[in-house]
Amino acid sequence: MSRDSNITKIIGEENLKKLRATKCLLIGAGGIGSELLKDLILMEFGEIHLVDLDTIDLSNLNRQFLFRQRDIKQPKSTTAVKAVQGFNNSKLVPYEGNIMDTSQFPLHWFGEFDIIFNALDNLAARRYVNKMSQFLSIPLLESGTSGFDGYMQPIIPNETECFDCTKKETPKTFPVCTIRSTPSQPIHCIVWAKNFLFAQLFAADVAVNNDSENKDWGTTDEDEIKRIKQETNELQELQDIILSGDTTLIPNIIEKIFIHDIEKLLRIENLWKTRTRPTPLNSSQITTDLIDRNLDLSALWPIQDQIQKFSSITSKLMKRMKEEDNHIEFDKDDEDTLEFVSTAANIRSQIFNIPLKSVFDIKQIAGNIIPAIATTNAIIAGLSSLVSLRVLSLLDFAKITKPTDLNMVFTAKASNISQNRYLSNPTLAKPNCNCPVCSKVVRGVMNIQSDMFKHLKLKDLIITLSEKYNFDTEELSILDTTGQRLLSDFDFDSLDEKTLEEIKVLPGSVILVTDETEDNNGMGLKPLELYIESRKIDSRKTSDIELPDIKIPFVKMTTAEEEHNESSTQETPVLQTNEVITLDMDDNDKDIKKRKLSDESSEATQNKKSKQEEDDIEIIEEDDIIELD
Ligand SMILES: Nc1ncnc2c1ncn2[C@@H]1O[C@H](COP(=O)(O)OP(=O)(O)OP(=O)(O)O)[C@@H](O)[C@H]1O
Ligand SMILES: [Zn+2]
Repeated sequence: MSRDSNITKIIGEENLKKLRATKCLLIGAGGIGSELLKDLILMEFGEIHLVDLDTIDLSNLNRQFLFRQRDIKQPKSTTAVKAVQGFNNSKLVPYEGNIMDTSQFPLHWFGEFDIIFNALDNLAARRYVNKMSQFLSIPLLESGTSGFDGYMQPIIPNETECFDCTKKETPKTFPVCTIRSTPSQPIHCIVWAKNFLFAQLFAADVAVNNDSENKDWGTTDEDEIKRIKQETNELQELQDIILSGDTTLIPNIIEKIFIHDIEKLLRIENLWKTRTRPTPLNSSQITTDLIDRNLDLSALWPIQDQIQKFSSITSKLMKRMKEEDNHIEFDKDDEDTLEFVSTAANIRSQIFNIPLKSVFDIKQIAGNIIPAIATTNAIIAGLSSLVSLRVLSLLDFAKITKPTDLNMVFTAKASNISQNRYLSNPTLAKPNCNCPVCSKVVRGVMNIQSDMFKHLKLKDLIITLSEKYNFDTEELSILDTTGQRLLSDFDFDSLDEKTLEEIKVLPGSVILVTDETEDNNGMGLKPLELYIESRKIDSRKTSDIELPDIKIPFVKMTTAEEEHNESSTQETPVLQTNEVITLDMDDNDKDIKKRKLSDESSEATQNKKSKQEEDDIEIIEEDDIIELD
């Protein structure tokens, strides 16, 4: 029987016609994405546009069945599309790029699609696409897996809860002092080697930030805090050695990190009252042998091999620094960076009497890998594609009367609903009225003539906005939510005379406009979130700035404190994403409101902030996020 007749039997001829006229966007060509691509093709979606930013890695081949050994290092999106040509009737359009790149994928580009499928592996991109789907009211099928766990959530903007309606759990973190001074588990040494040592030595743009007096060090011991700060400064000197490319200085690095620093720690008696004292390396253990030998990555190497490998791999990375613009990122699939982190962690473990680990084990921990299971990906992708037929109202026997009739799906462990079934499928909830993404704001698109970004001042924008929506300019605040910067408010108007280009309000930026005026009943205008698009020069248009015709509703205004209370009493999310590590959205939002953009120093302020976060929270940075597949 032909494929056609099967599908026609299920959805009927009329609906198949509609499906063939449907244009969908699939983001991610990894584990779930490969499966989804196959499913959507077999279902005969008219157009499938596939976006992925990455190239194929050896470790993808076990489950991303469209890829072969010969495809390693090739872009995922184009390779996936080539692989399915044999059984494809859909129009397939691959894109190599980051879905969050607003120049390659501006909002109006998203607007071409009838439905979006997320097959991503990180929260930042998931949140971004969720926001785009909200801006344009395009249904989104969100999905993720982690080992045997998985979920699939249809999101119908304005009707059902969005990805950000439920808080995701906050990550496990380690106090700075545990990582820097008193490790007691292999993970502490791995975090030290990866997030502290490797980042300081090879990520050259990581500026040293020592001035955060309010930092939570995890200790009040003045001597220890002083030591940690000094150690950071000295590491800057080690970075200089790395940048010099002089491999004869590698023994100095080893001596400093594994002997002198440990001796300094030993002098802080308080630390060792209840702990076993560390034993620094002996200087006779330091080697000048820089030959890179192949060792069994699954074996536990003796300490002398660890030191020799650390030396040879440091020498290799020093050479690479020159070729790679003085910046190397840790990547679990980059054997040099992995071996550096593994050997550094193991030498530190030895010093602190902690069991050593093989490179393979450390790869699992440092890459925060939860083994991906091909079958879970296939189940979740299958459900996502099948549910899309209901979302698009193409299943006559399973019609929905309202979007909340649709179901999401969890595997048993990901859900707290049912422990004794593999799958549970609750119907969708309404949007959470406290959700900062879908409920707290009114949304629209602002078009600005492309040549005007360098002429229009923030002041002009404020006037145009106020005229259009009757805002009180005295009470208006404008935030750039993309860069998380306050651009203007009643006691901060120093940027008002700057041009949009100067303050980096550009196509793809999203701004939040809030009129804080409240009437006697505590009512005021809902904040307005505007996506900025650039419009072609059009002499017929009278205005350089085109604002959407939206009626902004009058709502009860909440204070920041009330907002916090509301969000903290928010129901526990249905999805127990134990593996998902995310920053607390609401706290971030509060922070944004407090932070201002000083004229020239916007980027510096930004960098400092992110660095500070990096220091405070040892394992929170994008790379370290353990996410659903
Ligand atoms: N911002 C983004 N833009 C485009 N594609 C993205 C973006 N973020 C992630 N992706 C892609 O989403 C896919 C997710 O697939 P998957 O979870 O299987 O990850 P993977 O990197 O292939 O595997 P693993 O992380 O397990 O090694 C990846 O191919 C990744 O490149
Ligand atoms: Zn929401």
